[in-house]
Amino acid sequence: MTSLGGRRRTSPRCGRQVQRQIIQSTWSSLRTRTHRAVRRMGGGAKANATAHAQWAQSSGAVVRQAIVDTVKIALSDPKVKSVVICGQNGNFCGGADIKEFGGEMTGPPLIPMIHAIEAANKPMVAAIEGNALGGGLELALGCHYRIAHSKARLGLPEVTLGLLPAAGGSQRLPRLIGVPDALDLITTGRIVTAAEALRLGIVDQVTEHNTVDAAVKFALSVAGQPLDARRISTFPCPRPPDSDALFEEAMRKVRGSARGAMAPVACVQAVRAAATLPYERGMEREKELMATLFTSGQARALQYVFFAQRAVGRWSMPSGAGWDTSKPRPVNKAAVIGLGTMGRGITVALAQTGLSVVAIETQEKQLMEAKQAVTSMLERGAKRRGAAPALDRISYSRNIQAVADVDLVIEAVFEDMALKLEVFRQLSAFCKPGTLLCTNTSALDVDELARGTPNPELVVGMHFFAPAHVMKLLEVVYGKRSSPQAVATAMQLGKKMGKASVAVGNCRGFVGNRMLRLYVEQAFFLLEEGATPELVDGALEEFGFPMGVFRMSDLSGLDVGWRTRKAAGQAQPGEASGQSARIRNGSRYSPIGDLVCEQGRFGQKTGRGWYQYDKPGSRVARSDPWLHSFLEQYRARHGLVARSIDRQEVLERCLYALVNEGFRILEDGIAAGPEDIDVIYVFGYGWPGHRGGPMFYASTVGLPKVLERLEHYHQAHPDVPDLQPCGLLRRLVASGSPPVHRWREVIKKLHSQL
Ligand SMILES: C[C@H](O)[C@H](C)C(=O)SCCNC(=O)CCNC(=O)[C@H](O)C(C)(C)COP(=O)([O-])OP(=O)([O-])OC[C@H]1O[C@@H](n2cnc3c(N)ncnc32)[C@H](O)[C@@H]1OP(=O)([O-])[O-]
Repeated sequence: MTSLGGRRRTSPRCGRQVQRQIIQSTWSSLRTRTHRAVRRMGGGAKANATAHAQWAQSSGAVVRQAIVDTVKIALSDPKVKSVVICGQNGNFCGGADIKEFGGEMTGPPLIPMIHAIEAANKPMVAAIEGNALGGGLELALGCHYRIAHSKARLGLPEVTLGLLPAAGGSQRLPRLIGVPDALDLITTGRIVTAAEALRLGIVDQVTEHNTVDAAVKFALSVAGQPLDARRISTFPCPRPPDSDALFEEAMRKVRGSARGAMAPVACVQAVRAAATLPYERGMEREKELMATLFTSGQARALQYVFFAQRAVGRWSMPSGAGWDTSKPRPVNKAAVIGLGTMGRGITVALAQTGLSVVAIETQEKQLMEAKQAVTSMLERGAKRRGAAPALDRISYSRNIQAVADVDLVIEAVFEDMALKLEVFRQLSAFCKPGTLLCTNTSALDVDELARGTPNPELVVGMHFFAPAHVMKLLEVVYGKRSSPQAVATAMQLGKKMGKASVAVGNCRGFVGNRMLRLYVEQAFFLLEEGATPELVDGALEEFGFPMGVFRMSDLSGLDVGWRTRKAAGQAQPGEASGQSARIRNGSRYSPIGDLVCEQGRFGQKTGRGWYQYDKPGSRVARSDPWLHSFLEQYRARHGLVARSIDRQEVLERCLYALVNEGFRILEDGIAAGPEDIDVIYVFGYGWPGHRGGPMFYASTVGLPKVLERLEHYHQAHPDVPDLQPCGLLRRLVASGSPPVHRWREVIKKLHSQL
């Protein structure tokens, strides 16, 4: 944030001057320009040019220094009557430089800088365009007035980085908009539109026109007016009736959804300080709470996830092609084939980007039902966003020839290779040349599908997660013949849909499901050895997963996995006993899940699964004595003796087996770096963000520890080859366990040597 000095304007009518300070996006990437342009350009400009160059490559600290200096200049210059603080390149400020958090913080601290602005004896007006987030909004809250452009986005997303608004935001926002709304914005990190910010009272005016001009006009109109009533820190904080109950409820809610994350809890405590303490003491409390978070592993993990999300956008393929060398094809019209649950969600996600969509379903009844479902999903989404539903963007058809003029097709028919091959054959016949053929398969071979078409280079996987219009993750799966342009197009479309899109290579289960198989397999083995679903799920939910393996399986339906195991020839009918019943392809296999399914226990949908439910479809899981005695009988039949298993072993077996497969995926070049795997697990598989993702977690536990534990468990279970530590893990440990952000280059070097 930066500004610092700036351009003066003289109002033609009254000759009064306004100092405009230019800010640009975040403290870090700010270039500041100070223009002492008082209509006389000459020397000023040259001086500015030099000053600008010097600051351009400097970090946030220098920018903060420039703000402090320029505010001092503006306030000491009698000709300046008001000051406008504005951003540049259409952005106000994205807050503190997260990159600075890892190092020594230098330069003037934020809080006194904002205090000086708030204490100013001349109106300080924030002209907000684009993003005003975190420290950027806190700076604006230090100003006496805030003018926003209608497209501006405002918020305090610090909680998503494992932090809290620590430049007075947690103390000023409740004073300005009241406790309930401040609690909502600060504990969720929710970004609001300018319209909502005006309704909440965060901004004073919203303009459709040039925000700086509007702000300068406004700043002139309030020049000389008293400002005491505009210094937010002096406002009493409105105490809602029965605020203790309100804060108890808020704390209960965030503890319920935080899954062990510290920051949301600290955010409630900080806002409570605003409601119960004088401002200065509230600021001390804010500082104390921030100190506990700032150095916590959780903050580091969430900030890693922030940058990992950006890193996966810089995708690459083993061929060396990548985001910076492959130009995406324009996609103006898309089609979705197969309007089951996934197809409907994908249609909604596409329509919400503004694209025209053709939704195709050959069965009349399914087509009508899908149309209704899609319409209500769009209406609900539009209502939440306060926008008009994009109903007119979708056309429905039973005829696959309706794809003739689309740029891209996403196939979402039933998971059956023969059916998908037939659909791809027809698409190749009816689509115009160059149309991308994308499959939403979650398990089938993308290369085999591509081989069924005349243009395999146009085939990629776009693996969505249910519900497809909600879940943020998209695995873009490239096959051996997929062109970099096809991948670039799918990645760009994913970004347009607001997805965390990750480019991965084709293999069984791609990245997410391939790793998940090991995680679930260990959970089944733990049941054989004496654990219960309650113990396994309890440990994983305490770790931070929204649901453990068995509750998740009951939700998604045990029959889904059973069908896959049957298709893979693993699940064999009947209650065979003895060793052979528990060996497949020379490795240990647990038929427990198959046997439970043979009882018709498919989870929530049948009211019985690993847990029991009041009735089919209900969601509240209760322990099921039948299941426990079934496990005892199973162990007895197979000569297994239950032993006591603790939560630590559950975590190590399930998570390290998953991590180990992650290393194999990196070794195979299916994923380019640990960030790819971590973004997949955080945005698609419920891995707690405050644990950074499986690979980041392994680096925090320490690779030597992960290796040692895997060796321990492999020794204990030699019939589980998947527990054998991966070669890449051994290499990383042997090379001194470099930090996770350096693994990508180590892996690149490794592959270049191969
Ligand atoms: C005291 C105070 O209380 C506390 C403690 C704080 O203030 S904590 C900080 C609170 N602020 C935030 O949480 C906002 C974080 N940023 C965003 O949400 C988004 O960036 C954006 C602003 C909505 C723009 O989105 P975009 O899609 O247009 O571009 P991008 O790809 O995301 O970003 C473009 C490039 O800018 C980098 N970048 C963006 N914001 C950054 C930040 N705050 N710090 C460092 N780098 C940042 C990003 O890594 C990327 O780099 P690269 O990958 O190109 O090398």
